[in-house]
Amino acid sequence: MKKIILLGYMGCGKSTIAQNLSKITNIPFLDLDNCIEERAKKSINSIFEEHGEIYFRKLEHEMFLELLQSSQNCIIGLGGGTPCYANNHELLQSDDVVSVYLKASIETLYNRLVRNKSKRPLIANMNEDEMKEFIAKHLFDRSYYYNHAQHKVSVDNKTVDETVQDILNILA
Ligand SMILES: Nc1ncnc2c1ncn2[C@@H]1O[C@H](COP(=O)(O)OP(=O)(O)O)[C@@H](O)[C@H]1O
Ligand SMILES: O=C(O)C1=C[C@@H](OP(=O)(O)O)[C@@H](O)[C@H](O)C1
Ligand SMILES: [Mg+2]
Repeated sequence: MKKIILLGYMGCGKSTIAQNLSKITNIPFLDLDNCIEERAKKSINSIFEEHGEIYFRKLEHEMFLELLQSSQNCIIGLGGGTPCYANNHELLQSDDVVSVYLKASIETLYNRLVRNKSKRPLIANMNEDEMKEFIAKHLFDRSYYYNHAQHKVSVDNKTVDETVQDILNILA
């Protein structure tokens, strides 16, 4: 069976959807950020604060490769930036994975992230206006990488269950 990879911008629901998809399919779920935190024995915030983003991207790339190389069947929820560094986007197209881009509008992302930014160092210190502008520009820059996914699911105005069902349809 192929590994299932969920990708997309911060707040699109990778971690939430991967967890729910795992419950329904009984395929184990691994969140790349959680794996990095366990390995580093530090939170994502502390890694950024103490070592900087470049160091985080190195850990992220190494951990992504490690998860892909393991023989375990799994659903992997990436971090929002994972496909955008170290040529990780090329790995989204390999034959032994099914990669799914959870595509959300700027508005959906903003509405979710505005309530939920403290654990996301890239936006934690922004005010609401700064955040909206940042998301719009950043999403535009990152879309090139996200579009390397094999499949795309729109998540706007969908419940968790509806998005999970869309992914099950892709896997069927
Ligand atoms: N329909 C939905 N699908 C996914 N997440 C949703 C939905 N509605 C609200 N949320 C909330 O949006 C946030 C998504 O965060 P998360 O799953 O951590 O995303 P990511 O891992 O992509 O950054 C969570 O707080 C989740 O509860
Ligand atoms: O978009 C990004 O560059 C990041 C997204 C985060 O993951 P989520 O997308 O799960 O929030 C986490 O990996 C880190 O804060 C950097
Ligand atoms: Mg996440």
